[in-house]
Amino acid sequence: MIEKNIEIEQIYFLKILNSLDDAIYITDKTGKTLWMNEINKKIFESHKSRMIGKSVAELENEGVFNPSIIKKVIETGKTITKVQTLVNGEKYMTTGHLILSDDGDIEYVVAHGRNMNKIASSAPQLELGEINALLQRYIQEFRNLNKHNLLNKNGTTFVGQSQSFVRLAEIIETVASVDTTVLITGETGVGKNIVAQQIHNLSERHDKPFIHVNCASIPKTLIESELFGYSKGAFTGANTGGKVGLIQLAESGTLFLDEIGELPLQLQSKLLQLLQNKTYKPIGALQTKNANIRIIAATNRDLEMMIDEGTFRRDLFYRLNVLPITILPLRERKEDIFPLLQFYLNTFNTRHKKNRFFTMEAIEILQNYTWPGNIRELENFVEQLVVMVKQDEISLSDLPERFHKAETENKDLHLQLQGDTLPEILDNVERDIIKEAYKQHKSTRKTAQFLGIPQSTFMRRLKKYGIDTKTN
Ligand SMILES: Nc1ncnc2c1ncn2[C@@H]1O[C@H](COP(=O)(O)OP(=O)(O)OP(=O)(O)O)[C@@H](O)[C@H]1O
Repeated sequence: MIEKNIEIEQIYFLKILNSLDDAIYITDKTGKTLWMNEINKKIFESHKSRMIGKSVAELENEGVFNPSIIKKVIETGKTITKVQTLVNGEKYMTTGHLILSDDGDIEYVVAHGRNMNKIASSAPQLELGEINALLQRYIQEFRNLNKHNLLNKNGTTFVGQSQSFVRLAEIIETVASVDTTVLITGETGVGKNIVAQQIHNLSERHDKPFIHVNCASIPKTLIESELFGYSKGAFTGANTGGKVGLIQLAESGTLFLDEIGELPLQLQSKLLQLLQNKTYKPIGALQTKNANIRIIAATNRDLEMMIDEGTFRRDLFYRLNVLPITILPLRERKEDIFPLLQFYLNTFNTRHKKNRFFTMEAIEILQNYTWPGNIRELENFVEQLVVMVKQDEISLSDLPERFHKAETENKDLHLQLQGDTLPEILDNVERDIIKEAYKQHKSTRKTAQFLGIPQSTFMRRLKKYGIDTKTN
């Protein structure tokens, strides 16, 4: 309950930050832009898509701020308040603060700006102390939000900001603290691997092995010996010294059984025994072995359907499904698309020594795309763009046909869905078609011809829908 409240408060606070008229801008200790609130996104409309990850010094050189208060705070190590002219020509009274960690190291730098026109006109001015208290509050919330952009041991970052992503991060923390079997489900590319790794990293077993077994990539004839190992001379052709199985390699750590739905039926009973008794028998061995491992399984298959079809054991499913985690596809958590695009753009810009950025129109289309291959598709696609596009700006024309097609389909659907009754919906569609066609052909005769209707009918329609040919 307490956790739930904290979660709700975080989301609620993010909304408050985003609804403020004051501009809040947060960088790391080197001045690299980490976050800005919605008002900043409006101020920096045509620049915002490439600001995250960029240093304030570079942005100052480009004239986005004049001067950068954060840069001055970093240089002097002091809180600074100054009037700043932003790229939209407006003046802001901006205060920059260093935010220190518990150890006294610089953790973040935050700038809080208030539009000078607003100070002069209405709002009572906040005292510096009040602004300070407010900023401390902002940064605490920012820490909470940022906690979910966790860095894995293997160097990959876990990015997202949607409500369901924040909930997933909380679930991972809770699940990591107990030593129970976990079943992760979700479409391909949603992040099942990275979640399994994260659970291990945050668990008490974090300094013990994490063994990833992809049940689909090991030939069915070999999977038993790979998993369970075999004893000396177990079968002809086998290594005479025997073979240590992956279960033994995972001892004291975590065994991650990816694509568990592909595990052959006869091995499913052996796995069930392992889960129930924490024991197993290598091939050809006379004695059972004990296993101290945590099992995390993952699948993109519908295991309950497989149970009905007789290809997956019901008892094994119940044993695995003690702590189920479902990861939503990207199209159902669209708020994660923007931070993921930014994250991978920065990653591949650095890797390939490029300086690419997206136009707002391109970002809009990418946010509305359905991403059937989820984050893996997004990651690969951004790398492809960074490498293949010739100029720094990645615009609509650089996106392949499938993105434009999806956008048109979205629009079409949108058109059809305006109105409550069928006649209303049809009228709306007709009105939009007539308006659009007239915009293109610019004469009533040509438009009527294009639509295949008499000019008199076209004129009646214009009248019916109140379309003014002078303004359209
Ligand atoms: N939240 C995230 N932030 C950043 N990158 C992510 C995130 N989730 C997944 N990825 C990246 O997306 C790619 C696919 O993730 P992952 O392999 O974990 O997906 P999966 O669901 O296990 O896929 P499959 O079912 O095909 O095995 C990886 O490169 C991973 O690093």
